[in-house]
Amino acid sequence: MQISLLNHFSKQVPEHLQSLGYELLSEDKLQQANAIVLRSKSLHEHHAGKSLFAIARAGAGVNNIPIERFSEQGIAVFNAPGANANAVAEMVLTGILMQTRKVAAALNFSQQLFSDEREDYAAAMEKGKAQFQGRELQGLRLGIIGLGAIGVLLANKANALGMQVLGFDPHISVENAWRLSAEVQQCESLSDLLANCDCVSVHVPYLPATHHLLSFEQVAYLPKHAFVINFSRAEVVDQEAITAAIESGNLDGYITDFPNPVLQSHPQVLCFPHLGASTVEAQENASMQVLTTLDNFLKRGEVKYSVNLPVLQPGPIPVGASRLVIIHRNTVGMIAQITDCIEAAEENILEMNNRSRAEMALTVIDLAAAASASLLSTIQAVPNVLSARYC
Ligand SMILES: NC(=O)c1ccc[n+]([C@@H]2O[C@H](COP(=O)([O-])OP(=O)(O)OC[C@H]3O[C@@H](n4cnc5c(N)ncnc54)[C@H](O)[C@@H]3O)[C@@H](O)[C@H]2O)c1
Ligand SMILES: O=C(O)[C@H](O)COP(=O)(O)O
Repeated sequence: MQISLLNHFSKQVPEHLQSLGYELLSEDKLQQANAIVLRSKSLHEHHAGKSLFAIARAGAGVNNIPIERFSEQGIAVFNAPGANANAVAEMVLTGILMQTRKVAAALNFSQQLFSDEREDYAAAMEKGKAQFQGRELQGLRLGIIGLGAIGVLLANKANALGMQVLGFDPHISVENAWRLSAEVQQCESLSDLLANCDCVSVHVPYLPATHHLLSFEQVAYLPKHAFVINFSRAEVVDQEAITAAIESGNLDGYITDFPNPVLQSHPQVLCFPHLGASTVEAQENASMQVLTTLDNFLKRGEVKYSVNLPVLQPGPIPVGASRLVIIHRNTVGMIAQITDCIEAAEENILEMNNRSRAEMALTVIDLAAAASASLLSTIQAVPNVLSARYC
């Protein structure tokens, strides 16, 4: 099997793939790949080759992947949920401290004092430091929108630092609700959270429903001294609403992991170059998690951590058997049509597993006989079969 690696990965990633028996393809041979492993590179302009079975995102956000279009081609899409959450939570706390203690401006001031080669720098420093008087985290009210992998970690860390934490997530999972500190105050609505915090951090995925979640209307609920932190995605926050509120004195600042020329040049905006997940630990977690997920899918048809297919964990392939992995639409009569093909080929089914998720379904069948190219092409031709392969 051939895999294309996009984006920067540590050298352990290609080594690990090769140790699992995969051949690595250079980016110019992307069309021949059976799987793509990537970080943030956009695949929106990419047209998948016929041999592409899977896309594995070594990270959380999958808005760089056209999931619907690839689903129509029967391509499995995976991510690494939670694998980089700690790195992001720590970076958000860094941003909050930078804002409350005016770190960036203070460092600039200090650098300026010495680059001017002033002899009275000590006196100038003591006089000038008054402008950088900050606020402490203790008692500061942090609102968190989205209590998923990152939001929960951030809430618990902020609570441990003495911050007052408020959370809003109408779809919080039971698992995350269990992990969340009991000290975190639950808000019934977004406006309730915004009106009652000194800073707000967004941790939702970018979806049509979260486009400009922080809009002009929502930003207006924030107190004038508040600041907004966005390590989610640029489009979750309406940049114009933010800059207008800052310029009219209705917001104190914006910290973002998604800079652009306007934000970068704004004196009350702190820009990070999409650094949230860029730690050694997060990259190792995310890449190793997603490589295991991908290997299990390619070699055994197992599906876990997919964003478009149902969870399905068939056992090992029986000795001497062959395994078919069929991705199809979740519609009436599919199993019958597939088993009719198998019956016509006079093959015996040892085991069959079928699961569905919304419009997609996955059927994994163990056959007593070895792989047959003619049976495979008959199944591929069944209407509503999106892809079929042997493991
Ligand atoms: N800056 C970075 O480097 C970096 C790194 C990792 C993730 N991210 C971004 O952060 C996002 C969240 O990551 P995660 O790992 O916490 O994901 P997650 O799926 O674990 O959590 C997302 C949470 O958002 C909640 N949510 C969805 N819509 C909501 C809404 N309208 N209001 C309130 N809550 C809502 C969900 O219920 C879920 O609990 C990712 O999708 C990605 O875009 C950025
Ligand atoms: O969604 C994510 O996981 C982050 O945005 C990290 O992206 P990166 O792997 O390109 O740093």
